Formats: sequence, structure tokens, C-alpha cells
Amino acid sequence: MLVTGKDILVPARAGKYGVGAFNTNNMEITQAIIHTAERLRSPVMVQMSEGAIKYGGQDLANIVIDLAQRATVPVALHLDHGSSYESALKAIKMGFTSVMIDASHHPFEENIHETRRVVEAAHAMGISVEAELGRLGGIEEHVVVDEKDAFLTDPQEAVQFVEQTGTDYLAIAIGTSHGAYKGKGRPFIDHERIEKIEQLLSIPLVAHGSSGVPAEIVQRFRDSGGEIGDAFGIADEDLQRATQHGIAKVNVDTDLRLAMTVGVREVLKATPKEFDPRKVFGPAREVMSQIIEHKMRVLGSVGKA
Ligand SMILES: O=C(COP(=O)(O)O)N(O)CCCCO
Ligand code: NA
Ligand SMILES: [Zn+2]
Repeated sequence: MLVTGKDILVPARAGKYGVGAFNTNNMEITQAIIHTAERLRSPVMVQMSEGAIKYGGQDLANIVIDLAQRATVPVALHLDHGSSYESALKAIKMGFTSVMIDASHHPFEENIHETRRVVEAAHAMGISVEAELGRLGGIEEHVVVDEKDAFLTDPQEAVQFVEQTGTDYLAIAIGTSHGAYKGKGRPFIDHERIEKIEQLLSIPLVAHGSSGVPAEIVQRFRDSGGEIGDAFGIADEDLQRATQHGIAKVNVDTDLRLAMTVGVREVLKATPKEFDPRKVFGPAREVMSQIIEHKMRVLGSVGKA
């Protein structure tokens, strides 16, 4: 069933488990996410970035909405990294049941102002809101934020921010970053910071940049002709610990991008004569499903629906 983000994340925080928020860009990724959630009896969030909306528009949103409505587990459709009030409202008009307004690269007061505007409008329409405070490393879509500018979320500021905006859940910067290169080796996750924020805030917390970039998928990517450097993601243990301390929404995009591409590359390499799109794109669903299953088991959301 199609539900709001709050319907999924409030029980997750209370139950001390994480729910995967997986990015989609096409039908096959959407099927892998929702069918795996049904198979494992797990709630799930499907998210589209502004880039995905540019790529697939209402066509793609409708695929997600239809699968979500027919799903036997709770599914929310979430706008990832909404960059403006207009973008958030447009997504709500498209049928999204959860929207992020990411004004984290603006000064604190402006972030509050922008976020509060979206919260008022979204709540008037029964839609949940995610906001962000602090700055991840890595490439945050429109904003290249390198190490020196990335700054972690201040717990006291977070309390003030949530009080003044009314956001339903909060993305915090605690050492993760977007993309396949999250650190030279295992990225540092500031668990003390997460646990301080957990004690001060009762709303669900969100971890961005939570792909694990599993070595096995990276190797398959190389073996099938892909080129990738020294890629590292967040360790399962770090994610597991974070879900015991308030992290309820866990964003994953890179892992599915790698899995989809590995699925396609392996088919093209193994069967050069193949040109049936169903044979080229279909097997990737199985590769993605295995990645999604692993994540749901690490987060503890299996059997929670
Ligand atoms: O936090 C994430 C996902 O992060 P990750 O790159 O670790 O999958 N997202 O918000 C997805 C969009 C960012 C580009 O990947
Ligand atoms: Na998001
Ligand atoms: Zn993100």
C-alpha cells in the first residue's frame, strides 16, 4: 500500500530498525525494490531525485505509484534532495507521499525559513517532510562539497532546527558521503554524535550516503569491463549500530547503480549476439534484489511489515 514517509519511519525509529530508501530511475529498479520488500515482508521507501524526475517524469512516478498501491507492504514515494519549495510542491502534485527539502548548503536561518515553508504546505496536504542540517562530504548532486567544507551536524543546532521547522525527519551529517568513494578505506562514522542527537531528538533520523559498495559487486563490475577506482562504502556494522540509535531512513543509490550496471554488462559480455531488451535488462533485477535483500537484513527491516 502507498503510505507517507511518517507512516513508515515513526515505527522504524520506535522499533529500532532502519528502512531502506532506494533510488529508482526505471521500471526494473522499481520492480527490484518493491518485489524484494514484498518477498521479505519489509516496509520500504522508493525515492526519485530531481535528476530522476527529469529523466522519467510522471511516467516513472506512475510506475512507482502503481506498484506501491498494489504492494502488500507499506511503500512511500519520496523526493530525494528537493532543491526548492517549488520542486517539493511539484513532487506532491505528481503523487509523492514524502518530500525532502535540502537547504543544508544555505546559512542556518535560510535553511530554517525554506524548510518551514515546505513543512507548512506539505502538512496541509498530509505529506511528510525530510530536511537536512550539516553537510555531507562527496558530491551532493548540485553542490560539490569537499572534505574541508563538509561539516557534521551540531546536536544543539539540530534541536533548534527541528523546533523551528516542524520537519518530520532529519538528515544528519555524521561522516557519510555520496558516491562510491566514501573514504580511503572504511569511512569514519561519528557514532558519539549520532547518539547525542538521538538523545535530544525523538523524530526519525536519516543517513544519506549509506551504500556499502560491496567488494564483490565492485569486482564483478571490473570483470565485466567496468572501470572503477578504489571504492569504499559504509560498513554493515556501522549501519547496524546507527539504526540502534535513531537512524530510521537509510539512503542507498550507488549500490543499485552498480548492481544494475553489473547485470547489464555481464549479459552483454557473455552473449554478444543478444539484443532482446528483456534479456539485456531483465537479469539485472536479480542482481539488485540480492543487494536490496542484504541491506534490509543489515537494517533489520525484514519481517517488519
Ligand atoms: O544519500 C544518497 C545515496 O547515497 P549513496 O551514494 O551512498 O548510495 N542519496 O540521496 C542518493 C542520491 C545521491 C547520489 O548517489
Ligand atoms: Na532524501
Ligand atoms: Zn543523499
